[in-house]
Formats: sequence, C-alpha cells, structure tokens
Amino acid sequence: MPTSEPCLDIRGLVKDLGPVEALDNKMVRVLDGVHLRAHPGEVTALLGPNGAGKTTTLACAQGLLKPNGGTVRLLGQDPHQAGAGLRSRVGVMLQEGGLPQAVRPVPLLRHVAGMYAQPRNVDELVARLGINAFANTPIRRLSGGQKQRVALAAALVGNPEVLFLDEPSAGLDPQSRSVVFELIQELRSEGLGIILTTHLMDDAQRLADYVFIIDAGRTVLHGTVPELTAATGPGTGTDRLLTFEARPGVPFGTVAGLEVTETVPGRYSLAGPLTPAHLQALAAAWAAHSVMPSAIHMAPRSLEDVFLDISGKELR
Ligand SMILES: Nc1ncnc2c1ncn2[C@@H]1O[C@H](COP(=O)(O)OP(=O)(O)OP(=O)(O)O)[C@@H](O)[C@H]1O
Repeated sequence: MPTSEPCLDIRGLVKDLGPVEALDNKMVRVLDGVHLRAHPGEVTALLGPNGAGKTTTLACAQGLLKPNGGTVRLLGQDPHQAGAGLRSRVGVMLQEGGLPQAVRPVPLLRHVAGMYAQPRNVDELVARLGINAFANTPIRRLSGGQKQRVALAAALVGNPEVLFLDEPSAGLDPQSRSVVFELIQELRSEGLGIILTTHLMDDAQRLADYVFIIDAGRTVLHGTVPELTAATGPGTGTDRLLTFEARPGVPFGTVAGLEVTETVPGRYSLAGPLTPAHLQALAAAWAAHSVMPSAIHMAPRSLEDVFLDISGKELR
C-alpha cells in the first residue's frame, strides 16, 4: 500500500435506511461494516452484486447521507459536516438523471466551470471527450453514452482532487470507452484519487490499482487485482481456476493437495497453481465417483471467480 495519506478513509461504516413498508415500517441496516481506503494517484474500485451497498457507501463518502456508525474521512474531513470548501475539491459523476435535461452540454460545462476558482479548460475537455460532435443538442436528446461523457466532463471541470465515478463505462461504445479509460489513467497519473463503482469485472481488472469487494453491506475482500486473483496469496501469476459441472453433492475432497469446492449446487471449482498432475488426479476422482463432468473450463482466476468462490454469487 502507498505511504501517502488516504484521500478517502471509511472505517466500520453502518447505515440504516427506511422505514420499509414490508418490514412494518422498520429501518433496515443496509451497511454494516464497510471499510474502504483510497489514495491519491490511484484508482480504487468498489465492486459488489446488486444491492450490496455500493451506492449507499458512496453517498456516505460524499456526505449526502449521515452514517449511523463508523467514520468517514474525505480529504481528512467529515464530509457530512464539511462545507463548500470540501465540495469544491471533489468531483462526482452523476448518473444520467442528475444532469439538467434542457441545457446544451457546452453552456452547462461553462456554467459549472464558472462556479470554481481554478476550473479546467472547458474547450480542451470538450475536445478530449468528443463532446463537440453534439455540443448543440439538449441533454435530454443525447444517447446514454453521450450523456455519460457530459457527466464525466461536468465532474472534472472543477479540477477536483478526488473523483467519484459510478459505473463510468455504462452505455459507452468501445471507442468512447477507450477514450474514457485513457482519460482516467491520465487523471490518475496527475495524482487524482479516483473511486469508481462498477459491475464490469473487465473494467476493474483494467483500471483498478486496488479493489474493495462488498457484499450484503460489508467489505468482504480487498487487495490489488493480482493479490485477489492469486488463490495462494500475493502473486505468482500462475494460478488457474478450473471449473466443471456435475451432479450436485459429490464429495470430491482434495485432489493432488487441492480442494475441490462446490461453489453452487452442481458447480465445482479447483483453484491454485494447477499442473497436469492435478488434471490426472481430477480425472481419477471423476472416475471414482462415476462422474462425467460437463462445462469444463480452465483459465487464470478473474475477480468474478474470486467473488463467486467466496459468496457463491455472481457479481452482477
Ligand atoms: N431508501 C431506502 N430504504 C430502504 N432500503 C433501501 C433504500 N435505499 C436502498 N435500500 C436498500 O439498501 C441496499 C443497498 O442499496 P445500494 O443502492 O447501496 O446497493 P448497490 O450496491 O449500489 O446496488 P446496485 O448495484 O443495484 O446499484 C439494497 O438492498 C437496497 O434495496
């Protein structure tokens, strides 16, 4: 981990939301132990399945919601107590609905730039994100991907030190996605602390320096991508994940020293520095249990696999 002070430091975050009608109008605890630390000059990804608590975590991080427990420090301050001084140092990329619909992109960006002491150059940002092509179209008429680019520009125009991106590549075509990825990498090298949420493992694997995985309101795993995807600890890079399907409930146990785990009924996995000897032992285990497996797949472990291993759930 880097030695710089974290730009975002969340410890033991607890948040209750509600009241929920289906639960006799009781409050529901949606966060119960989220830890997250992000540093300047790094991309920190927050991953988790639907409903894990990513949006709620970001809302607490940005000071939009008051935590019921734990601590949040954004650039060293409590974001819920801090005023405009802190807000001007933080960029937030709003989801589509957050942009004013009747305005055209360039006047909007100039207006936002006018609210900051040292804004970025609007023309440069517009050219960089290809916004020129639809500069005179009202936002409500833009495609999802075009709106995404305007939202990113609006988050950046104030020249923030910390940038929050919620699903930054949602709706982008491959070309716009590369433009946005390049920009994110450049901003990172300029020293911005970037915190992003995504469902796309590929995005996280390509962009993130450090990953926090949350599930059911708590941080369940964190590390660099190589750390998380190495089954036997920080990275040899040779680890593989082998998965196969067979009838549920077969007690395969260990083969050549590696445990076969039934991650969901009928789906088995074996992870580690696999060699042909493991494959031989596995074939013997299949024969011993009269199993003819299907959907055999072997590849380097991905973040998706890691999450499936620990929770039995898909990330999406
Ligand atoms: N106002 C609310 N009242 C009650 N429950 C809520 C409220 N807002 C969110 N929740 C619940 O809190 C949990 C966390 O929601 P959150 O939006 O933070 O998850 P998420 O990880 O961002 O999900 P997604 O990936 O689907 O956007 C979910 O179970 C959601 O249903």
